[in-house]
Amino acid sequence: MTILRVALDVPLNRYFDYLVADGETVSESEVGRRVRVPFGRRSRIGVIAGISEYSELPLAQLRAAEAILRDLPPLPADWFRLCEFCASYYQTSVGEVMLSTLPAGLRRLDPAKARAPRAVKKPPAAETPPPLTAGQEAVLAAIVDPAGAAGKASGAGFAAYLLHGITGSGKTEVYLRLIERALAAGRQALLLVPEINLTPQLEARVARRFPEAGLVSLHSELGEAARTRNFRAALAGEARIVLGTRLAVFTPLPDLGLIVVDEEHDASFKQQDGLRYSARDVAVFRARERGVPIVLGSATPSLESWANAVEPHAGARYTLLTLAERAVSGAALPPVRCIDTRREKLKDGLSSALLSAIEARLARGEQSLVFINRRGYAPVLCCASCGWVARCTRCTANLVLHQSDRRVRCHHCGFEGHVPRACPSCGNQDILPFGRGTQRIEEVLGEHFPAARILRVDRDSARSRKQWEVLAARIHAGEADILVGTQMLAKGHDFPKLTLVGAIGADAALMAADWRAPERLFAQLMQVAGRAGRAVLPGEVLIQTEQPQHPLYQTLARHDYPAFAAMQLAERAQAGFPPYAYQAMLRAEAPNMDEALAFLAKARAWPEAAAHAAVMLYDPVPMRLARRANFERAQLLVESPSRRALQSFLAPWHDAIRNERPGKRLRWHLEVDPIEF
Ligand SMILES: Nc1ncnc2c1ncn2[C@@H]1O[C@H](COP(=O)(O)OP(=O)(O)OP(=O)(O)O)[C@@H](O)[C@H]1O
Ligand SMILES: [Zn+2]
Repeated sequence: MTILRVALDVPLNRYFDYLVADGETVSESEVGRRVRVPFGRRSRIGVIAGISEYSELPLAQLRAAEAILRDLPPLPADWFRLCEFCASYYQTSVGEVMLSTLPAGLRRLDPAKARAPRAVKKPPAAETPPPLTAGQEAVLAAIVDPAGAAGKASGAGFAAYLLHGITGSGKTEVYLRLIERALAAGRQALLLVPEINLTPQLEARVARRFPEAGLVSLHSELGEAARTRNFRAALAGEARIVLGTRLAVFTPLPDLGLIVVDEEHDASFKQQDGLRYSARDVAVFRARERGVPIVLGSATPSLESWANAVEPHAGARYTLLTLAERAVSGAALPPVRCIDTRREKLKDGLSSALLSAIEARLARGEQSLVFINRRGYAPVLCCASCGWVARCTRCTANLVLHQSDRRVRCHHCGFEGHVPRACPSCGNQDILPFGRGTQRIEEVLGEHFPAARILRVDRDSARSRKQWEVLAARIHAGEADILVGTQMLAKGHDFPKLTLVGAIGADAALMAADWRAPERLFAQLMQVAGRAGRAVLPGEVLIQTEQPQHPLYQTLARHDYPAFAAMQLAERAQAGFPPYAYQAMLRAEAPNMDEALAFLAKARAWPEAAAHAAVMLYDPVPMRLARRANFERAQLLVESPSRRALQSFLAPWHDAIRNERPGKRLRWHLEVDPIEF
């Protein structure tokens, strides 16, 4: 009897047995195909994970599969291993990993009719690459050629590289040359980037360089049909280059020969809901498993990766490669200067030094960028007479004033409402905005420089990739004199006329309770500073701060990431934080806090925990944002100096929690390697 073992999108970590439909013959080669099966009272799409002669269940209990779908080549064996690894590492079911990482179009019972592929235009001639800089040459020489002998033997070509290249040092050119090698060796390349709507320039650049490689992109802004089509092209081996965001790490690639993770420190590689995985970490696993090289690139690597590259105890898992100079000859890193804001009364949040620096740029026809990592007009709306503050009724958070459309919004749950005309508590008409966001700075700059063209770039003004492309094109065309923006503006752009970057409100991150905040701040400031002076015009960076002596700003002013990283790692080692400890977080949400805490307390009291001496369970506590969208939230941190010890604790513990069957109104999840607290 032939039995199909089927992976289904259900939270049970096992495969499900089905009989083959009448009259069908099925061979091993069907493993990896999608299949429609009955499950409960409806049908579902699953993936055939194996074929067997036996089932542990009595045959009479098995139902027959409805149809095997043969519209795609079967998913390859290494894709199964990747999904199985993720299921076990991230404490979820293998079926959930497999099905949740397939494009929606391939999970549907009634797939939309595949349209005929668009007529392929004759590709233009490939653009010629620039001669390499000495730094680029050296880096490329140090990376094992996947086409070389070592790369060909399967499994033998794994090597992980951390490419630490300052902003504008030409990391992208290094990636392109590596891709070229992989293509020449007949292999596919996977290029992962943080957010695709910030990188249309990169996509265009890769396509221009390799017009014949059938480049496809995979990201969440693609429509269902396009995502399915691109996934299929990758699986069929027609697409030789895949460029995508975190979800693309699961793309099946039969000839995979190279993985590149650009801006590897970026938090958007971490999925924060559903399947909570780190695409960077999954990519490293995948490279090792497939025996191919992986390059993690950044101007400000994550401290985890940095430790892997520089700390002897980490066994120098990654090879460190450095690009220390800007690629464009004559372009240098801009001088960074702190402006001590304790010494002067700011004009609407802007120092006179910053204002006159902007004025000088306006006079010379150059661009300035004012970086403030807070969108909206003001983060606090407050009554001057009774002290009332506009708060979200569903979250423990203030409502943010958005002056451009006269609304208040909660940045956590999405609630929005009118700006009240008078204080709802005392009737006073005098309600005032406190603090500053991008909209307010835009307004203030407008008052100071009435003739300047000011462009605001944040998640409100660039909601979609299209909107962002329009804004970026305007900046390039020189249609803006002053840019005001959040971190959206920080990454990966070359704006040749941009010569001044001013950062305001950065100190907030120094005070934050989250111990990762300095790492993020340093990375953001380094990135945004890196936008200035990338071409021939020299740049300048001004940081407004009340703590000009702070080591973070001092190392930043010297462009000294290694010193900053060493300092942070020393602090982390002392506190026993990652990367010197491995963590998992159990979170619970319920209509009231007691329920959430009681659930976590019960999990903490798991009797077998005592057998795991190397694992430490902290007390359950309310989360910092203790209420979100009417749910009270609490968390329990689990920690161990050993990844393996943590893993062997988590699996049985997770099973025990699952068997608890908490009340219907309680939601919970377990996250491995959390990055937000
Ligand atoms: N070998 C080269 N010769 C001349 N120009 C180069 C060379 N390599 C790169 N460049 C140019 O240098 C600039 C910076 O390169 P690129 O964007 O790749 O840097 P990056 O390291 O990725 O920077 P960032 O991290 O800031 O995004 C680009 O304008 C690029 O065209
Ligand atoms: Zn809210």
